This record gives sequence, structure tokens and C-alpha cells, in this order.
Amino acid sequence: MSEANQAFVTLATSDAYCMGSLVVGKCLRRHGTTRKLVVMVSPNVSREACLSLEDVFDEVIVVDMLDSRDRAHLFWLGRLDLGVTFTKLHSWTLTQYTKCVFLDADTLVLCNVDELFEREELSAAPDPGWPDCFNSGVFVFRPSLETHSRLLEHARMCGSFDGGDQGILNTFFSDWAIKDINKHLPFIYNLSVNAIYTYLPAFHKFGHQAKIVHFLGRNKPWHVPHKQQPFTEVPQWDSNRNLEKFVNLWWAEYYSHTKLQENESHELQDAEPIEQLDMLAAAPCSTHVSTLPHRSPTSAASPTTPPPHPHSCESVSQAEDREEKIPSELLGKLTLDASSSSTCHQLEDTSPEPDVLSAEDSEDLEKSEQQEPQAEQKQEEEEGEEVLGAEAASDTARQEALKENLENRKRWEEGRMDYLGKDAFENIRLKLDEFLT
Ligand SMILES: O=c1ccn([C@@H]2O[C@H](COP(=O)(O)OP(=O)(O)O[C@H]3O[C@H](CO)[C@@H](O)[C@H](O)[C@H]3O)[C@@H](O)[C@H]2O)c(=O)[nH]1
Ligand SMILES: [Mn+2]
Repeated sequence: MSEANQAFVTLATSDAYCMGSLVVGKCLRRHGTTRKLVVMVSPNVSREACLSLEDVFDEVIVVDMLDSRDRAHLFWLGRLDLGVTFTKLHSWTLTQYTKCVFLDADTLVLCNVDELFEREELSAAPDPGWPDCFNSGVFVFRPSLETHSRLLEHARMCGSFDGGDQGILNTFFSDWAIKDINKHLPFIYNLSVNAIYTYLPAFHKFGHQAKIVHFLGRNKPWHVPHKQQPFTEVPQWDSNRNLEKFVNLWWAEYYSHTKLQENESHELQDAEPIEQLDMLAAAPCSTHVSTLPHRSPTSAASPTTPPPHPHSCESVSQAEDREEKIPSELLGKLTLDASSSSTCHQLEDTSPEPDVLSAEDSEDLEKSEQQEPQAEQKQEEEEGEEVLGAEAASDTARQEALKENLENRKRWEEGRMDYLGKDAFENIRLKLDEFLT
């Protein structure tokens, strides 16, 4: 089978996710893939973002946005924003290729992974949350219009149990868990960063073999301000330091040159992943990564001096609310309209609302929507109460605790959250859960 008919595919439906797609393309190039690189973008993605992607990808293909609008299930997933992942199903329309490997925009490829093309549809790694399901951030598939329409029909008839593509794909390729072990990709091809927290000993033992890291979950590397020190406040968290290395590596890829100078030395060219990580841990955050040549040798999308991070003063939700944009230094001035609904194809009938949106679900959903700000406030109050209640010993301690609490609050209000530590989504969710039960 010809390698020319095979491609890596990724997807971005916003300029923020384009940052991730750009990194996916850059790291695949740098590790010398022989396959084509394709990115699907939705029509609302800015021209500047598309131009930047064109420097790295062989094809930038505009596809209609598909949104499940299945808020009930997305609520349980904790990610109301993921209805648009239905757009991933359009990957099956890329019939100019016979076999493809899909990579989420929040993945980081650490070495050459072309061997994935030896696998068959549908090969994927287990999901860390429910290992009998596969994670749809990395999977091998065969484009086919027939499969595409069957998938859409399946979505329409059955909906998705998580409101996103992963739910549909798992019920469509429902024998994945038991039928053929060759379709189980090793976890090192889709190492979710939360596994660093949930099974740190395994990460110590096997982490150095990782080939693709997946920043699964609400927090993405582009939310962590470049050069900020989000990890130093909890130095005892070994897992955070590991995560920091991956995030630094992601930024190094992001700022890497896409242009190859003849005979240029390649600082990080295809080194062993763990060596790269060590190097990056020691190197300043502005480390530049040189890339391998690709089809556009005269283009240079990245600046030589890294621009400041665009959202260093915003919370994840603030940033998401107003649709993040790629740094203008990199992509020029952006004029992204946050509302993409006009170009958004909904699967109106897809969401099995009458069947699946039980009264209880709706109530919970409404409750969460109404109470989120209150919950946040209560969280702050509780934090204060916990701290204040714990001391009671001396006024000085009380004042210090109060001061710290106020500082935390100020940091939060200024958008300087510790996303990967105290203010991690998991911690906030715990507080919300406490509040809601
Ligand atoms: O606004 C969005 C949201 C997602 N995506 C694309 O869809 C992918 C999946 O979204 P992501 O935020 O990466 O989801 P995860 O945190 O990885 O969550 C899990 O759940 C999702 C919904 O089922 C699956 O798509 C993921 O593969 C699975 O890992 C992204 O990487 C992008 O390629 C966009 O382009 N725009
Ligand atoms: Mn993902």
C-alpha cells in the first residue's frame, strides 16, 4: 500500500484549537513522518490561523461544523463545549486517503509514530476513565463515505452517551473492547496527562516510553501562560513537575521554526522523548526547536522571539467564553467572530432528548448552570472558613490566613489561577460536588 495514500488528520473548530493543531503538525514533521498531514477546520476559523496551518500541513480542509447540542450528556462529561467534537466524524470523508491516523489537537507527538499505519480500523488506546472504552484522541481509521453516513445515522438514531464523538464512536465500533487485541493501541500512544496523577508509579516505570501525550480534559497547554511558573507553588507535587515538562515541550514545539535552514543544526531533532523532556526541563522556556524540512521550505510561520502568551491574565473559562486567539505576533491581527452558529450544522434530531434527558438530568443541569457562580463564591467562602476555622489559635495566624485567602481571591479575580495545582478543575469540581450534594 502506498504511503502517499495515508495521512495524519487533526481538527480545529476555533483559533484556540488551531494552536494545538499547529503543534500536532509541527511535531509530526519534526519527527520525520513520511505521511501526508491534513487538518480539518470549521468555516469560522480565521484566515490568519488557516495561513499558519498551511505552512505545516499538506491540506487544510474546511468542513461543516457538527454539534451534538446534547447538553445533558455533556454536563455529565463536565465539558459543555464538546458538542462540536461531532465534527470529527467528517474524518471519514477524506477518501483521497486509504488509511488515516486521527490525532486530537491537544496531543503532542514525541517521536516518529508512522508504525501506527500498520494497524487496522478502528485501532485506539483505552480511555483512562473507562478502559473498556477507547479514547478517541488517537485512532486509526479508513475513510469511507459509507462509514461516514452510517456514523451520522448512528448519531441521529442513538446519540452519544458522552455528548461528544467518543460516545458515538465507542457504540459504533462496539466490539473494540473484546474482539481483536491488535486494535488495542498501547497506552504510550495516547498517554493522558491525568494518568500522571492517577497512577504516578506507572508513569515512573513506563512514562519514558511515551510516544504521544494527550492533554485530555479541560485544561490545555495553551491555557497555561508561557513562561509563567504555574507549578512552583506546589513543588511537592512530583506529578506537576512531570506535567510541566510536557507543557514546556508543547510550547517549545509551538514556537519552533517551520522553516528549515540548510545544514541547520537541530537542537531537538528526533531525540528520545525522555531526553527531550530532560533537556527542556533544564532549558529556559524560550528554547527553540528546529524542524525537519517539509513541503514549504520558504515559509516561516513562527516568530524568532516568542510573543507573550495571549491569555496570561485570563481564566480558562474567560478565555473560552470569548474564543481564544492565536498570538497576533504569530498570526497577524485576528477578527474571529466567537459565534459560529451560522455555519454550524446541528444534528437536531441527533440528541435523544426526550429519551435521555430525564427530568432529573435537566434539573441538575439547570441547577449547575444557575448555581455555578454561587458555588464559586461559596468555594471561596468555604476556603476562608476552612482556613479560619483551622487556626482559632492566634490573631496573627488568623490574619495571615485571611491575607492568604484574600490574595488567593485576588489572584483568581485577576485570572492568575493555578490551573494545575490548587485551582485545577478537579479541585473545583470536588468543591462543586460537595456543594451540589
Ligand atoms: O471547541 C473545540 C473542541 C474540540 N475540538 C476538537 O475536538 C478534539 C476533542 O476535544 P478535546 O478538548 O481534546 O477533548 P478531550 O479533553 O480530549 O476529551 C475527550 O472527550 C471528547 C468528546 O467525546 C473526545 O473528542 C476526546 O477525544 C476525548 O479525549 C480537540 O482536540 C479538537 O481537535 C475543536 O476543534 N474545538
Ligand atoms: Mn483531546
